[in-house]
Amino acid sequence: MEQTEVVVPKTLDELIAILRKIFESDSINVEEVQQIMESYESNPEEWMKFAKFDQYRYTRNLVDQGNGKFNLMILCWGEGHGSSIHDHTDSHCFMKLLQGQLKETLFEWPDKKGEMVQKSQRILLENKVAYINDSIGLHRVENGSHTEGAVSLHLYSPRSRPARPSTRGRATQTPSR
Ligand SMILES: N[C@@H](CS(=O)O)C(=O)O
Ligand SMILES: [Fe+2]
Repeated sequence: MEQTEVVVPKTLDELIAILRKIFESDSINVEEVQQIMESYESNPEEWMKFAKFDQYRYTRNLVDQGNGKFNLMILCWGEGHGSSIHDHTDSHCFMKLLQGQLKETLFEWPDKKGEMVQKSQRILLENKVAYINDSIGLHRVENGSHTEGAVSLHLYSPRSRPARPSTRGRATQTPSR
């Protein structure tokens, strides 16, 4: 019987190469991307150079532009940092924990009165991968820890928010939502 080949990226560079291959195709399989990102075992030595923390808010640091098909970014969440409730402007969004833990709260799209209804909440542990798109809803992400930073790897496709040329010498960062 034929076995389905399971590719396990051994390094971050290998992961990027595999992702570039997958995203050559116009339709992607969400579970496949999720599984491959999950099977990369986080190695800080490989991603440390992208991990820049800020005292006041989470940072977004560009890792790879996926041959024009996706943006891969490393987000660094200081103690207590979080995003506000946001959508993902028609993009796939995969989020893998590289270090620490993050809390993800999912919301329905606001009703006519503009009220936000919470759908669910979960804690993402190291190496786990969450997925969201606009049909699932909106979310906010928080590092609830008062003692540890958290680092996550995000893949957005299509690249709805490309890295902007730096105006203040922070070439690898793009504005956050
Ligand atoms: N989507 C957010 C991070 S998160 O809260 O998923 C961003 O790119 O800034
Ligand atoms: Fe998000």
